[in-house]
Amino acid sequence: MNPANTPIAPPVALGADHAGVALKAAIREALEAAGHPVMDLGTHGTDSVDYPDFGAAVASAVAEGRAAFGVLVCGTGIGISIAANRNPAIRCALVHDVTGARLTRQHNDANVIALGARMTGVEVALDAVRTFLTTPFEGGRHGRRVQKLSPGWSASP
Ligand SMILES: O=C[C@H](O)[C@H](O)[C@H](O)COP(=O)(O)O
Repeated sequence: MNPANTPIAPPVALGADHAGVALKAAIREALEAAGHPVMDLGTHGTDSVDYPDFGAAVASAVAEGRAAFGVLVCGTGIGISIAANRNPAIRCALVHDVTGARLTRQHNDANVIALGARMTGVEVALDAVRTFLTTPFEGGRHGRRVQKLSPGWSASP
């Protein structure tokens, strides 16, 4: 039941390959326990899969406004962050700690983070996700720089 005047918070879109599926499950559990809506776009098992498929799925969900933010996990976080950043609407940051999660919201207005399940421990990853989801963009000089990351911007005069 949702009374007409109660906004539904857009969910966080989650995606991972086989290397990241266990950390994704831990992130999902933590977010759901905190009452945060989650959209889990897979993978859902440990069979070997291709990280670009899941990076692209989460990127599309965020770019199309079906999700407020995205969280991606693969072995290193590298491949799946590259995949997400192929979508022009996405600013996906590879994050290894809470400081990176905070600064990429404050300075880069990142809308997706990528974590490496083979690189970052579960507790650090969970803290990083919480920080990412609760830290606002600072704007100001950072707004000018983020604007230069948009698809229409060109460095040429
Ligand atoms: O950047 C890529 C990711 O770290 C992948 O999770 C990794 O390449 C998967 O490796 P494997 O197929 O050997 O599990």
